[in-house]
Amino acid sequence: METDFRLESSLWVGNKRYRALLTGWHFQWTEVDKKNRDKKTISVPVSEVVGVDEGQVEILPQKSTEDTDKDFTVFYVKRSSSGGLHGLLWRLGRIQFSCPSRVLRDQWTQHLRTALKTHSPVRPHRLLVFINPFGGKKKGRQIYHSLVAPLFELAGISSHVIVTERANHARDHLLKKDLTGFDGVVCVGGDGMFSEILHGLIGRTQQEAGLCENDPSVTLQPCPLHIGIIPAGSTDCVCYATVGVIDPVTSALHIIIGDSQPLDVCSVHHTAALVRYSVSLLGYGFYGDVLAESEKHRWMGPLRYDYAGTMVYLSNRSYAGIVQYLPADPLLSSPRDKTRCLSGCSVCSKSTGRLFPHPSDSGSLYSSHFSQFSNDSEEGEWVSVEGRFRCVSLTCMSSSCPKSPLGLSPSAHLADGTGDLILVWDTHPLGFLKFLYRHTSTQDQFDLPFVEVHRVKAVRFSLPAGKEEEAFEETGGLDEEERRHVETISRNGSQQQLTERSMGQEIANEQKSATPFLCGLCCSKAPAASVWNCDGEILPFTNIISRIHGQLVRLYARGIEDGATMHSCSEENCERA
Ligand SMILES: CCCCCCCCCCCCC/C=C/[C@@H](O)[C@H](COP(=O)(O)O)NC(=O)CCCCCCCCCCCCCCC
Ligand SMILES: Nc1ncnc2c1ncn2[C@@H]1O[C@H](COP(=O)(O)OP(=O)(O)O)[C@@H](O)[C@H]1O
Ligand SMILES: [Ca+2]
Repeated sequence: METDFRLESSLWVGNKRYRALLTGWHFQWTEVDKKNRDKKTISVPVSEVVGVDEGQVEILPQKSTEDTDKDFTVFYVKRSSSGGLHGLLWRLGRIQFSCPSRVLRDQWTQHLRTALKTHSPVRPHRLLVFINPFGGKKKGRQIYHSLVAPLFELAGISSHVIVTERANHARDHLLKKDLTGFDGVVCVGGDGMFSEILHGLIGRTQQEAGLCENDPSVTLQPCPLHIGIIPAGSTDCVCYATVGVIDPVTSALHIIIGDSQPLDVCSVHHTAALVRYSVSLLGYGFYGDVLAESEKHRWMGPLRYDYAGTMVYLSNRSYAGIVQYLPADPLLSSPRDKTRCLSGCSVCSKSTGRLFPHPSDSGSLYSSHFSQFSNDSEEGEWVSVEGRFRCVSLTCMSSSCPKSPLGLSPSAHLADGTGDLILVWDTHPLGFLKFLYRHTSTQDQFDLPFVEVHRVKAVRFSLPAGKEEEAFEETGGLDEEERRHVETISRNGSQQQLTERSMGQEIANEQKSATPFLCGLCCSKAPAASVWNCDGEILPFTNIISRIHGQLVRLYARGIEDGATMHSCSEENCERA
């Protein structure tokens, strides 16, 4: 779409003259020297202009009382390298121009504001913000009030802030309360907080659409509200994998400019009832045991995972299981193709058409006829493997985090409608350590003889025949009430989820006793089953079925901007750190 906007004039910044130009999709300013020669140009896409204000605007009060009625200030996104393997840090850039006249000043501010409205139709006006005061290092409130709220205010976003008082407070609010008027929901916390928002919004959307979440073959309705994440947790994997850095200011700026990143979500079911949703890690064996062990040491904060990881590694466990999976189309992409899903990823954009095939004639972008899960011949053949595994992991995205900058599956895609299934067969302790260690570098963790990775649409896991009873006995099993609950749900297809139990501390306590720490070293009998880690929550079931729902939610993000190849980073508005 071409636009009619074009405004060009001389402007001053201090005593330097600039030629400023607003054309099409960009606002740029070039310093002009005394001989009228161009010096450096800074060019900002209109979509990355945060705001425009008359006069001199300071975030902090300033002493200057100069006459500024011919001035205007532009706030914009400025990039700097994060210095690591990953994305770019965003900062608020600010430039104050002086015009020769007030008329020209008004022309500039009006044109810039109109351009903003035209080019950024999805910017949020009103946000619902949930702060977990106990996430990560317990700095959620401080991070929001000191770094994020001032930026929202500057951008004219009004926010309704709720500091959570208990686990599931945010989820229950989203399931039950009036959400009219909100453009998006922001969580200040970690992956557990994000998961609450995810469950609340997906559940609410299906309720309103009259869809049953329990049936894995049902095509779910994508959520209309965007989700923003201000990282303040322990792993912050969803933030890291969708933005590329863990930085509250960068995330706030992505929210403000209304960036939109679709995200695949995996639903986990047990005997025809929904158990939970997952986006980052659905892991059995090592990652399940690490989570169960780490829950006992919450007081350690984010360090609990390193401690638990070491303990579980030393316990040297493997578990028997049957894994069945439905492979994705191998012609579209592969988990070993060495590509990375970056901002503007073509694999993901091509998937949109496949996932939502008839946007125009159905009247909604979201009513899809995608039915990969049904039992027709299109779905392909299930593959089944059985044996002993160190771990079985399913991830809908790379799941990169500061511990593992390229993630569990470095070539996974955020929004292609598939997940990567990683099978680590039983192996000697040093082999497994090598596998784990490769997550910390660019070495290929799949290039090991005991590791397999498959791009999949769905996965089933079950304990081998005869093992199941034994395992449930050891893990506390299902009590009578729980069994009845599951049966009721499968009979009447009720909307009720099996999440209450899985989210409760209760279950974690129960599983603790079952989780086999140091057994390999000191005990004679090792338990037959591990537990599932579902984005940091322990699931109360071992036999599960899970399915990937392509692009079920949207985040205020744009995927990882690769510092090395980003065009805009070679320009002057990039400050290399
Ligand atoms: C030897 C070094 C090994 C490093 C291995 C790093 C693998 C990291 C993969 C991380 C995937 C993360 C997926 C995200 C999961 C989160 O949803 C979820 C919840 O996060 P929240 O508490 O912020 O809400 N987080 C988790 O479940 C944490 C999983 C963390 C696993 C860390 C394992 C550390 C292992 C250290 C092993 C050390 C062995 C040393 C032997 C001498
Ligand atoms: N006010 C609260 N009190 C106790 N738990 C809470 C509260 N608010 C949220 N939670 C729960 O805390 C858990 C961990 O939160 P999260 O923000 O992910 O931090 P971390 O990354 O450190 O685990 C989440 O599962 C969430 O449900
Ligand atoms: Ca995916």
